[in-house]
Amino acid sequence: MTAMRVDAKVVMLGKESVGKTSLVERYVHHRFLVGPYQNDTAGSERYEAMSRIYYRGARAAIVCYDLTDSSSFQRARFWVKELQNCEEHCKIYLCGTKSDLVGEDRSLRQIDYHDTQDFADGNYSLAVINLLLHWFLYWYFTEIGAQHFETSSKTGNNVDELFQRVAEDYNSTALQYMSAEETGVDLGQKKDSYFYSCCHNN
Ligand SMILES: Nc1nc2c(ncn2[C@@H]2O[C@H](COP(=O)(O)OP(=O)(O)OP(=O)(O)O)[C@@H](O)[C@H]2O)c(=O)[nH]1
Repeated sequence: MTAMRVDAKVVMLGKESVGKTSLVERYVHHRFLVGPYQNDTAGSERYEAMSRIYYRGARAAIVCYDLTDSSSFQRARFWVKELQNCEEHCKIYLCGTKSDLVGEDRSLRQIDYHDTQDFADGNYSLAVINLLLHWFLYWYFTEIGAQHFETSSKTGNNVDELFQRVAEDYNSTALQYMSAEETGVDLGQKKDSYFYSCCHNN
């Protein structure tokens, strides 16, 4: 019996500058470039109609938010709702980005669901806020049935794990990441020669 190949469209969604392109760049080319990538769709909600075309038929979506920017998590929630409403078969992966920044300076973290360190520090008001946030995020992730990763494209932390999980979930050795322009990278067998285009989708 020959091996079965399963192709699936996987999209990257999230507020501008959360680090979507950097994630793909890290996974595919093992590199991190400081500074924003030049994506022609960057930073505008004008592209929302196009976004729908972008994620239509997606089997998996990596919804990114920046761990140092709480507004990006609000945006991630918007995308989750969109997907739930429009793409019921799309599996959702929530990805907190830039974990290296919060690793270097814990005070930068704005999205935190398991850090109870403030109890130990004796900062009770912060601890209560953290616990409420913890409870909310726990409920939220459970509610949407999403898998959750915290990654750093700078250090590479958890990036392979995220994409490998997506690939494994489809039990595939040749799962393709595809952009709006229908170019793709092979998540199961990453190679430097693959081309991709990452649509930012604010
Ligand atoms: N420290 C740190 N910076 C990051 C990380 N990922 C991305 N960045 C920086 O965040 C900025 C935005 O990264 P991009 O990958 O261009 O973000 P994007 O989501 O593709 O942005 P848009 O195209 O505007 O939607 C750049 O300056 C990156 O260098 C990370 O893991 N750690």
